[in-house]
Amino acid sequence: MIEPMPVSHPRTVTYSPAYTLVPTYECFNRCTYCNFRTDSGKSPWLSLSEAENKLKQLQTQGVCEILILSGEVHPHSSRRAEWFQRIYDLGELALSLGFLPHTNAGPLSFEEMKALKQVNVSMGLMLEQLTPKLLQTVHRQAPSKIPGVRLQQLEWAGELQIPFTTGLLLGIGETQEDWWETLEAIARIHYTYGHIQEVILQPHSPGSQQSWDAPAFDPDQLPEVIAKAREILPGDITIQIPPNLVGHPQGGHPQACLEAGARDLGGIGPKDEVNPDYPHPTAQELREILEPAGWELVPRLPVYPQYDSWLSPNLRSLVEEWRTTIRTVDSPSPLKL
Ligand SMILES: O=c1nc2n(C[C@H](O)[C@H](O)[C@H](O)CO)c3cc(O)ccc3cc-2c(=O)[nH]1
Ligand SMILES: C[C@H]1O[C@@H](n2cnc3c(N)ncnc32)[C@H](O)[C@@H]1O
Ligand code: MET
Ligand code: SF4
Repeated sequence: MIEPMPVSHPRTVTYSPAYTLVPTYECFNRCTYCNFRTDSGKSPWLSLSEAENKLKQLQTQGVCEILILSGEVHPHSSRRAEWFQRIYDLGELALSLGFLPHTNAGPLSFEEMKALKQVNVSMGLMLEQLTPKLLQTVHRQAPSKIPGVRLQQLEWAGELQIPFTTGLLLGIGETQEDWWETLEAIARIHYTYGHIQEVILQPHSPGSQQSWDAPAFDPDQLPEVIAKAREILPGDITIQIPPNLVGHPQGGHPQACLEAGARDLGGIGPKDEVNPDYPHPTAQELREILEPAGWELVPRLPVYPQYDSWLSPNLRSLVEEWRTTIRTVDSPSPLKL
């Protein structure tokens, strides 16, 4: 039997050194798998001064991406404008302190999206799954998860030339056929607009807050989903998997996902706000697992280089500055995330 050898020219896998700001945990949806949301009025909104204090601490810690991840205020609520303004202001603040914002705040109006493009280098929204039958189950009380609403977001992001992250949530009651249909829809939209930079394959991972009592998506199934996704998706879309949710590193799960075609590990920071019961490994811990298997872990920005020309001049110059320094953020000393 031949032992696997560390190869002299390792293949590369990327991650984004990130920190997550949560404008509010309050959400008018009730996805039954959610471990993030609180009821309206139960989560004080993040103030700009609190955010500024936190961001200033992060300036010396190798963080590049600020992920602005939010619970949602209903589009027809009288508080919607104030909610949106806070999200905009947080992006503007993060930029002014030298970070690169990426916002995922659920479905937005065309005008809201257009405004956020000015203060984000990329944006995101998971399709989850397109099958309407989930509206009778996990999404019964989640109007934001109506498949047509989310597809529309992808189209608008394309029209607005916003570099975009989307993905599938796996194991919420869908069939295998449903996976391929959702992936085909992403591929179709990308063939029209060319704006999808990455697709996250996110395994449902039960946490202590969710109301739905269901098992985790079986990590042994993930490599076959990745391999098929690699066939369906255009080659310029990167497949992202969350290293804290794919099963035990000792079981070889992350490596199996990479062998199947995943090439990115997403935002890595001190806390996964969506799955707080599953801490992120540090970049250094990941390196120790991946290097012996022949994979080099390399930091990246939240916008892929092919989209730099879509950014407004002020964002573009900040991004270009980061491109010259990002390779040095986590070496020679480990990231202090
Ligand atoms: O740490 C996380 N980052 C999440 N991210 C951030 C992601 O890992 C990357 O940092 C960004 O996509 C930038 O490339 C998301 C971004 C999206 O646009 C949509 C969904 C997610 C989901 C997560 C998540 O569950 N946990
Ligand atoms: C921000 C994204 O996080 C994902 N998300 C929400 N809850 C869970 C969970 N229990 N396990 C895994 N992913 C989850 C959804 O796909 C959402 O769009
Ligand atoms: C924890 S989910 C955060 C983003 C948004 N509420 C969505 O579900 O799309
Ligand atoms: S997953 Fe997002 S939309 Fe659904 S309840 Fe949680 S915060 Fe709200």
